[in-house]
Amino acid sequence: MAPILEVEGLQKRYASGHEALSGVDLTIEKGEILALLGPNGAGKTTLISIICGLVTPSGGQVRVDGHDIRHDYRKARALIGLVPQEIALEPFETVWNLVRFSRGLFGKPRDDAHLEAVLRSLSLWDKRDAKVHELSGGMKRRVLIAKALAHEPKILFLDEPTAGVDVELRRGMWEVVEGLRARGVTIILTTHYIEEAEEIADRVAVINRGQILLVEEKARLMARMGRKELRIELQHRIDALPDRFAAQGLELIHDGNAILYHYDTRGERTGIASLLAELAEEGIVLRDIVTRQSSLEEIFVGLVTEDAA
Ligand SMILES: Nc1ncnc2c1ncn2[C@@H]1O[C@H](COP(=O)(O)OP(=O)(O)OP(=O)(O)O)[C@@H](O)[C@H]1O
Repeated sequence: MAPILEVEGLQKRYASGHEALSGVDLTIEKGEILALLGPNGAGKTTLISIICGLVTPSGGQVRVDGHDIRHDYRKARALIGLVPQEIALEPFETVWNLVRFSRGLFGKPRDDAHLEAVLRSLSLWDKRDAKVHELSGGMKRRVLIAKALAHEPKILFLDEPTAGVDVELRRGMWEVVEGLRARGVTIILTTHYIEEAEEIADRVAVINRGQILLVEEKARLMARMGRKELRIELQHRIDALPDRFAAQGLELIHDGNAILYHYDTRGERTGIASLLAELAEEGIVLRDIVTRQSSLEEIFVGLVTEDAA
């Protein structure tokens, strides 16, 4: 499939001399959901702002569906919808007028049927004549998305879509994102909530100090980087672990009623079979065995900490 977005060697040095991006490469396929994860100041907003033509890059290239964002700005920009983090909407304007103006800004001919479909998909159709100040916070966020979709973009950037939103609204927002993907919109979202990436992204890009540390399919990333934890529950409690296990990093937990073993899913052997055999040799009888995969959050923290070292 042809990429919808190609970022090559992108650099940004602000007038202050601060290098916010130092050679970012990123390719995004049509119809995928990519989560851009990074700590504060990593360069996420700078990257999005350059792609959307709000900040001028110091070097490198960006193409949107083949259109260079500098030489072919209008065509490139028309393919992008941006949902900013801050809610900045005219309080006394109606929802309908806002989406209509937004479409007009991109020089698109009037298409009330499209706007109706957008508002319906965001459960805002009943609110089309309401003024912004009459809406709840969650509805205002959905109006921001409706505005960004008014001109039929192929890529939608969501900058922290659920920051400060309660859990229920966050779920609602994820459903909206799923619905958009089903209609073929490519979505790039920045988030501080790892569970958001874990829940809805197809791929995850981790950015730190202006560089992409990794871009990978979420499922593969979790399988490749994820350490697993094995909790071995014992039939009878023990006072201490036999010495032979000291080197294997086993931990006695739950007041001697369970043993914790960490293994790396990247390793060729997990060592579980031999561990269980050795425990049997020591006369330690097992009651149950429970495994747990490390979360994306643990993987992310591990990556960023490694990068800082
Ligand atoms: N206009 C500017 N002038 C100088 N430095 C800037 C400017 N905008 C951003 N920076 C710096 O560039 C770096 C990257 O900022 P950016 O806003 O892209 O990060 P971010 O990953 O979006 O962070 P956050 O999650 O906090 O929004 C930061 O160190 C920031 O202070």
